[in-house]
Amino acid sequence: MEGSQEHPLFVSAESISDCLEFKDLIPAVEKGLATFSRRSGDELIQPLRTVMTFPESNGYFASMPVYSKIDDIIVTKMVSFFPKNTDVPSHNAVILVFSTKNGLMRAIMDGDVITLKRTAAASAVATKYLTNGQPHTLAILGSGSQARSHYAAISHVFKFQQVNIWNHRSAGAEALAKEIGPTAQAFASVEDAVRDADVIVTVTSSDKPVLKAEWVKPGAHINAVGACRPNWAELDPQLMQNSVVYADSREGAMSESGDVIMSKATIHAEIGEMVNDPTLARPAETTVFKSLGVAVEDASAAKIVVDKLKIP
Ligand SMILES: NC(=O)C1=CN([C@@H]2O[C@H](COP(=O)(O)OP(=O)(O)OC[C@H]3O[C@@H](n4cnc5c(N)ncnc54)[C@H](O)[C@@H]3O)[C@@H](O)[C@H]2O)C=CC1
Ligand SMILES: O=C(O)C1=NCCCC1
Repeated sequence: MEGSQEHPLFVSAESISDCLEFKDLIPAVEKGLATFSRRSGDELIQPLRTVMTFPESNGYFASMPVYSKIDDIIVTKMVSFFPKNTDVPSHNAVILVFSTKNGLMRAIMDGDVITLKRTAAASAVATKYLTNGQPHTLAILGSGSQARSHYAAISHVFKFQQVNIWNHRSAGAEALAKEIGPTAQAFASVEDAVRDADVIVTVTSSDKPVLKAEWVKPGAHINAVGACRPNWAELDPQLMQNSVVYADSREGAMSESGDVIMSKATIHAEIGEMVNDPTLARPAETTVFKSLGVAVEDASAAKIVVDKLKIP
């Protein structure tokens, strides 16, 4: 169906996959995070997302609105996360795009591909600023959808000689290692997977720490992507205390990140603050990007799709 004033255009996952490339998305997310961190009300409006949780299923549902003046776009993402799902994906999302001129809905977009790619793009931005020199080894903890998108995005920025994969169910790690190819190897223990890693990505659905401070090489950079609840953690508190910690949103981290809240770690800077002032980067130290996800990342991705598909 063609988009028009009366009917929003539906944009499928396949269409989004075709037009959303990391060469465009990584700089767009970098710019969006920098805009957000300037907290200039007439550039961007992004309230803290509304989250509902469902203890019995350990489910989560969030509504994430944002207005971007520079992109001339109003976006709301709605996303569910049910980690116990087995026969269906754990995450399901939709992205609604509205006109800034008259409020009409311009598009209804699949939100799953956008979530996968923009989350990985944000980690790629952090890794670009916080990795010391040319990294040799990448370790990925978790072998789900975000593990795959993170490998693709970070490999767009750096070419790794070695990719180490761990998963709490080893078959997942073996499958992802096989997909990646000869540079990749599955490991039975987290300790062995991360021992030599210059960059570590944690993309599990664990609510308890999987990565311990004593296993991490000094100076490594960690993209901590999971644990989106105030009582969940992927990293042990000592690792958070030992590291220079970055967040996508200070408010988001203080509201939702058990890794930050339970460790009482200090947030050194937002990624966007670091983009605006690169002297905030500490690549020689052990660094953690605590990623929770912010709507401006979704808007940056949606803008690329709107422009490429010429959505009215
Ligand atoms: N920061 C952000 O912007 C976003 C964060 N996420 C988070 O990233 C994480 C991964 O997401 P997806 O890859 O889409 O999920 P997924 O369901 O595709 O993969 C989850 C992975 O975690 C593993 N896992 C599950 N339970 C575990 C446990 N108890 N201990 C260790 N590993 C376990 C699974 O085997 C699988 O490899 C989730 O926590 C999700 O909420 C997801 C989207 C955006
Ligand atoms: O930003 C997002 O999208 C999500 N963040 C936390 C986990 C669910 C999806």
